[in-house]
Amino acid sequence: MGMRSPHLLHLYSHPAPSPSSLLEPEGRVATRGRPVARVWGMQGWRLGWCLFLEWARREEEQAEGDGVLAGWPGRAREKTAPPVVGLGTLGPGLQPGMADSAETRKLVYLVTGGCGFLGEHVVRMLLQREPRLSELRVFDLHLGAWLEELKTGPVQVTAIQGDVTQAHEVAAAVAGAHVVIHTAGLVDVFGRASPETIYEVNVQGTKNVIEACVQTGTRFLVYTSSMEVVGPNIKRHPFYRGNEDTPYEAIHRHPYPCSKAQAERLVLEANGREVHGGLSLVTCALRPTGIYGEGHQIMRDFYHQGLRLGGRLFRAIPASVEHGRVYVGNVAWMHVLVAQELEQRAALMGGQVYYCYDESPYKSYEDFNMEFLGPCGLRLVDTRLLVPYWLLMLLATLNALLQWLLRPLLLYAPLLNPYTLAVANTTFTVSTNKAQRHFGYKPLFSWEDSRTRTIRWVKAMEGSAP
Ligand SMILES: NC(=O)C1=CN([C@@H]2O[C@H](COP(=O)(O)OP(=O)(O)OC[C@H]3O[C@@H](n4cnc5c(N)ncnc54)[C@H](O)[C@@H]3O)[C@@H](O)[C@H]2O)C=CC1
Ligand SMILES: C[C@H](CCCC(C)(C)O)[C@H]1CC[C@H]2[C@@H]3[C@H](O)CC4=CC(=O)CC[C@]4(C)[C@H]3CC[C@]12C
Repeated sequence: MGMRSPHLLHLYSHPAPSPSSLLEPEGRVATRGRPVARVWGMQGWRLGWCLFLEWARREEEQAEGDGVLAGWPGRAREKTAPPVVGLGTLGPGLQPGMADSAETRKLVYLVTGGCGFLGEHVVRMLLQREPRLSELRVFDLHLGAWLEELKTGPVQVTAIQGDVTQAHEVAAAVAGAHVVIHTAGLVDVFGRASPETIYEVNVQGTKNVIEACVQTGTRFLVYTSSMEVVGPNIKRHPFYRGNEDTPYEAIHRHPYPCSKAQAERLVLEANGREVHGGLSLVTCALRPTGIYGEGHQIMRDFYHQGLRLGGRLFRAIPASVEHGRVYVGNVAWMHVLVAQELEQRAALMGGQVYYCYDESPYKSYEDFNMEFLGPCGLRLVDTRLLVPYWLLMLLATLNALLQWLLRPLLLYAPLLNPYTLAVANTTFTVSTNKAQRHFGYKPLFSWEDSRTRTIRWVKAMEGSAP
């Protein structure tokens, strides 16, 4: 899921790249078992860039047409997107219409997992929507080459190659940051990694982030949790249009949901802890449902599988099973908004969980994917009568057995296993307005926008059907 697509790059608008001579190494972070991590950044050029950006923004306002969805939501698109609510959305000291200036830029953000599917969107969203940002630290085990293009703007973008399981690396990255958005995680429900590794990254990694905040005096921590911490549970109870207060028996066996649940608990329990300097830590956790959008690896896998099968995909899940989905841009936007609002609304938001939601329709996992893959030339062939659930479960169990038998020789990790089949086959959808009530969240991207953007990304993929 961590693979990046080159096609994601040109979906976003960015300032023109600067000569590479501008990119000067600024520091180093030690990493275990790997070459010394490079920390790159860029100082200076800020004022000039602020003026240029303001000029460019006005040009864009005048020039932007309606039909082109070239970058993040531009001003013209915002006419269709709901206005952003919330008192602190632009942050204290920065009023709408006020020119971007170096004085207003004073916050340091750290995004762990900033080169992942969601992380990249959070990073780009912060650069677009957090005018108080002075430095953005992007921390990841694998740094994306796309980061280079971000280093030419007014915000200092510092890429840190590091491992969340290494407490000293995390502490070095957190030191001096005002806000940490912790998205890094091992998203594995296919048996690629061992349960130990999943716990190490998701639980120990999160512990390290919390301890680093406490030791270095960072006060605001936003954690990317998951709907999986709630369900579907092992009994496959449906969760139909539930909210944060809906009772549900959250019992899991699989290491991924178990690790996310433990990590979420740690984050919430850490709310109110005293950090270095005497102030208290304010934490909160966001629970996205299944995320989709530009860069989604599983969507890419399904698309290529469909192309290999002559433009067909075969239905394995009844259309009546609803699966919650949310557009990655809206998930990123919610993270940014929470980070911006945590200080002002610490008493209300601290220690809280919020489902990530938007206007994406409730559908089965496969029918939802067809919203994007259909316009790209694939069709879903109904096979429910041919392949009953018991047969799928048998195949899934066989896959699990094969995975275990072959493990000493090779990694066999197909999409179908008993866990993924159960998740895909159990209704789990959320319907809530808690995020709107607590911090004024409204989806930045309408369903139409989310769909158009995702389709355009699929179409731009290599090997696309004509
Ligand atoms: N993809 C989805 O549908 C959902 C994802 N989530 C959560 O969102 C977060 C991001 O997930 P995705 O972007 O989908 O996954 P991803 O795999 O694309 O991104 C995770 C990033 O974390 C980095 N990472 C992994 N281990 C690391 C380590 N030891 N140290 C530093 N960085 C490390 C990876 O290199 C990767 O860039 C995760 O915490 C996941 O649990 C939650 C709900 C749904
Ligand atoms: C891979 C599954 C679909 C294939 C089913 C098959 C083989 C029968 O066709 C995916 C169905 C549901 C997905 C999960 C869900 O969206 C919730 C998730 C939340 C997360 O935090 C991480 C990812 C995931 C577990 C996601 C993973 C893929 C599915 C199981």
